[in-house]
Amino acid sequence: MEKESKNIVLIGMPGCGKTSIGKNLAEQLKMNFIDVDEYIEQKMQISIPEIFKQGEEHFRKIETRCIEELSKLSSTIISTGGGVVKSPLNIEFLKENGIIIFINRPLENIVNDIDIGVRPLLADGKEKIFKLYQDRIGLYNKYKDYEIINDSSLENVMEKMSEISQKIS
Ligand SMILES: Nc1ncnc2c1ncn2[C@@H]1O[C@H](COP(=O)(O)OP(=O)(O)OP(=O)(O)O)[C@@H](O)[C@H]1O
Ligand SMILES: O=C(O)C1=C[C@@H](O)[C@@H](O)[C@H](O)C1
Ligand SMILES: [Mg+2]
Repeated sequence: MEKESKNIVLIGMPGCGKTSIGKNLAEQLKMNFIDVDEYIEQKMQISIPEIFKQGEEHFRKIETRCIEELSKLSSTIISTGGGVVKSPLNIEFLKENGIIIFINRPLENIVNDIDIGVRPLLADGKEKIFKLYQDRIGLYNKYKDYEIINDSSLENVMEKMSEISQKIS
């Protein structure tokens, strides 16, 4: 049986590359991959925009409950929602058995790619991402164990990522 390892938790702004990088890394390291937003939607049997209709606070409570459950896993790449850093309790759970990697991608690149249709917090326009970044950058920096700059090809970024994963394992 494979030895169990710590989780690798990816944090960062919406559209920063958590899923693309995380799935790639999971394949490389033969780890499992889970996306917190997808887990929430499956568990609640309702979409995230629908959950947000009852308010952000309602969503955050569900998010924290799901994070608590997922933090009990091991050998898993956990791709989080962009707002996971808003609750210190989320981070406490995630750090119990996880190393946190902050994926930092230039906002201009994010804005070019992002689909705001499925993002309640950006419903007023993509520009809101600049304000979100200002609000959150301090938290991403505070909670990260490592940081990766996603500003080149995915292939290139995966090389930087494997330098980090070698340090972790
Ligand atoms: N280095 C890169 N080069 C080219 N495209 C990229 C790169 N990084 C991310 N992308 C693209 O940006 C978009 C967002 O990436 P991805 O879905 O991986 O981000 P995310 O952080 O998981 O977003 P979400 O907030 O939706 O979970 C995707 O279309 C992805 O292909
Ligand atoms: O940045 C955020 O606060 C969010 C990001 C998404 O992944 C979802 O978790 C949700 O839409 C909230
Ligand atoms: Mg994703």
